[in-house]
Amino acid sequence: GAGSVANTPEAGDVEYLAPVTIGGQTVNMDFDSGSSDLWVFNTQLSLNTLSGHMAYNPAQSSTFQLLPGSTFSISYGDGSGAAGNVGTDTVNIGGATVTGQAIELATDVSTSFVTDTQSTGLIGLAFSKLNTVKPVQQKTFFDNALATLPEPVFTADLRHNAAGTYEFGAIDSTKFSGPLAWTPVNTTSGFWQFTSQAFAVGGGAPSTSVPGGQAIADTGTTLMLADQSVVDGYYSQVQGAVNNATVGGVTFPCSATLPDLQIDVGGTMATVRGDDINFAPVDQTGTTCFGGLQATTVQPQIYGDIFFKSNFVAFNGGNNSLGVAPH
Ligand SMILES: CCOC(=O)c1ccc(CN)cc1
Repeated sequence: GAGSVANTPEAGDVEYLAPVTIGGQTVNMDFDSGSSDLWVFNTQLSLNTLSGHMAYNPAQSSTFQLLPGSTFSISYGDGSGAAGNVGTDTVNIGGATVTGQAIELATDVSTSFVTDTQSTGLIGLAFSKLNTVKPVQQKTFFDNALATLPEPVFTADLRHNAAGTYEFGAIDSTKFSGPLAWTPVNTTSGFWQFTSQAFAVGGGAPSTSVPGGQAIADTGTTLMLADQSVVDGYYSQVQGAVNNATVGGVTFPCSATLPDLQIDVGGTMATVRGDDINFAPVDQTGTTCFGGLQATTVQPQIYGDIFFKSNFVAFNGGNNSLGVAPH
């Protein structure tokens, strides 16, 4: 059946956590449409590493089974990572249930995960070809659930500093306005990748030549990482915007009024609200603010939580497409 859970932004909308029940144990996890491993903090980790975290205890689950000899090792774009061994268990997300789901048990996690005590790990929702388990690659929760879901979809409804929803198996049309604009997804990269070749600023004339012209929908990335041409075009319209090498990106006066960004998603222009591009002050004085739109020099572009705060997104694993609408 379908399943729906509330998600909650961590402080500063850095990431969005939602409850996942594994073998009867409910833990909060980071739903990540930009990766394909489900890994958890668990009782194999040291007490120091576990301090402050919830943890999955396989010994307490009557349905846990070890996958002997299986291991995982994953590293993310921000340099963080995790590694360990693997078993299977029953996973239930708001009622959507998979038996025999690969549960990757971290025995090593990088610092940013240790300090992020509200998160018990990640649930990857990209394509299973990116899963890192060896010797036998494993499937994502969504892949395993597809055949039993009423509709082959999951949806992301992420909000600024407010609860939202992750839903499996249904599209709740009360969560967005107007029709969903659907675009085909190129699954070759293993990401939810689509064409994004144009942008406009504050309703101005669109540019139509973004180099590479590809982007992925990634709920596990905090910001929106776009081609330099988009970043330059956007911040040229923001008084006092500078590339601030010290803090590692574009900053502007917190008093600045930020224009909306219109961005191409498979031929339809989606809007990212200017307010959401004012991400956070860089220090306690609250004078200088850090942009939610930043540059990436690698392809594809990464449309993270900044994009999702203005746009409801439906991920269709039946026909490999993305549906986008303002919310
Ligand atoms: C704040 C701690 O979170 C992470 O380090 C983190 C979360 C998600 C991903 C996957 N994009 C990578 C690192």
